[in-house]
Amino acid sequence: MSGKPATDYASWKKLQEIYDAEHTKIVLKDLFAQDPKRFEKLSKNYNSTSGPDVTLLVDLSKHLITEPILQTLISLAREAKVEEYRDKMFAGEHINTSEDRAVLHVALRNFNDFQIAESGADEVGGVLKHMKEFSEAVRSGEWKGYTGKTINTIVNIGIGGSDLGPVMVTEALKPYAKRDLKAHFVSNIDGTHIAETLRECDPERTLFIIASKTFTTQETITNAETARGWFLQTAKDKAHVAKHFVALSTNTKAVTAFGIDESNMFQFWDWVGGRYSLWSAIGLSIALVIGYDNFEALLKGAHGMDKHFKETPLEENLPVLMGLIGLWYNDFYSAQTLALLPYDQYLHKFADYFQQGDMESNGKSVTKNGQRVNYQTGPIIWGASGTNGQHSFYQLVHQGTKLIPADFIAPATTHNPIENSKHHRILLSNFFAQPEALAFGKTEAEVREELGANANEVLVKSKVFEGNRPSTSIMFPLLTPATLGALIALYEHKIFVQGVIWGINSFDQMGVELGKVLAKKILAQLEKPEDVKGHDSSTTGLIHYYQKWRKE
Ligand SMILES: O=P(O)(O)OC[C@H]1O[C@@](O)(CO)[C@@H](O)[C@@H]1O
Repeated sequence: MSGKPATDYASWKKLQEIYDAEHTKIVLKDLFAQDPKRFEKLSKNYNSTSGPDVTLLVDLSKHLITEPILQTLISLAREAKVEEYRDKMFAGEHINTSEDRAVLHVALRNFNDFQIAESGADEVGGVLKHMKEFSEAVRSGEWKGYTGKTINTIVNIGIGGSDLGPVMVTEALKPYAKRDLKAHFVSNIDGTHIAETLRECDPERTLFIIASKTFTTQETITNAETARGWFLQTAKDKAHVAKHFVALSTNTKAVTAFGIDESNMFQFWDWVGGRYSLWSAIGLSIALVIGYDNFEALLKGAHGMDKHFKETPLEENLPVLMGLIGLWYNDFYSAQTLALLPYDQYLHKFADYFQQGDMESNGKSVTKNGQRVNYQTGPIIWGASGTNGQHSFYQLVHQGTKLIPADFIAPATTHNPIENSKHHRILLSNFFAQPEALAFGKTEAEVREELGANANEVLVKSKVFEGNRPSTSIMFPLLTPATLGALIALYEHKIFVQGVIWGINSFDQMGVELGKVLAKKILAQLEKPEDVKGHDSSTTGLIHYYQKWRKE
């Protein structure tokens, strides 16, 4: 992340020339007709070279790219020194320059493979051992509550990266879950979230996991205090807190001040970004739900992708290729968003997860040198599981006026082959058909032939599918912990590649601070109308409406 404006790169200028001269002539239907080997050339097979076997197929052939475009994109990555900055990351250099921190989520899943010299990196194994011992004690029933009963419910209290990763992974790996251990995730400060959750909990059998890197996040600390108060209403004695509350944090002082014993704290380090932290102690709820061995497989699957990213030439490097193609649409085709469309109900939180992962990393408008960018940076990430999205927003994706690059993701095999896999075959038929329809559409002539000679002209026009809408298709044999780990790491490194080229710091998050500060100021003014000072008429009016109509 040199901080150099991306538009200064010769390759960027070349891409702009190519786009200006050729983009109207890049037609997927023609590209496939001209080259019967297009799929063979542009679909990539990933096979892990370490840890559990993981294979992925990443089909990039339905993209609006030609060989010259791809080569120029790769030149851009080279010119932006993507490889050099990747190596700096893996080496533990402080590439998060605004916070003077390393960026080492790869160290959390390294298992002593790469040499990583950063304080704390050598403590990862110890924390994993503590997580293993603790999760096995809870799952086996060895860990008892204050009345001697086993734990049958865990409540993870955290928000953002202290919530979204555990939620997404425990949903995605539900087939591996211990079904008699209920997991709840409370994130929102809205009292409804914790109130509705506590209705499901037995204080004698519930373990609260307070997940917070800083241990200062208002929502999390407030929810944790409410949970503790609720627990003590029954347990009475504060000494019992130790058996029902653990903390995941970098802030030992704040954890012990809250009243959680240091021996019940699972530590991580400042070089773990919140949105990159599911591999750390923040993953304790994952280990509790799916078991430590499956959690370790998740880590090792990610490590396999780390090796691929670290060692593979740009031309075959999957995070690099996906990052470059995404940038081609974002910065030259003016696509504003990226749709993540997993055709697997277990991955229904995948887009939610990468809303933070991508948008909190690359939603920046100032380079590392403090220059305002004059080009687009991070895309808006959204999506839903298939086939649900087809009955919701696919109309716009197919026939709207916006270009929406989409990533389709699916397992060849389902964990639920019910009805002789009839459901899965129908699901996959849609997974295959949607990218085909997006890419190749339906011509006016085809519509006329369908509707007959006297077809209503308006109807004909309304039934045309312009096509030429690009997508990536990712497939794998089965959604296993290791496969999920590799898939998440693939997207993490894609985000890294784009941030380097845009010259931004993908690893701080200044943009989340102003709202928090203003909220704290308003919180102190909510009592009486005369307290409301220093705001515009809209904010003032809204607060007064609340003060007029609130019941509590
Ligand atoms: O884990 P914690 O420190 O409680 O932070 C929670 C989340 O809050 C942020 O918005 C930062 O304030 C995210 O970056 C982070 O994941």
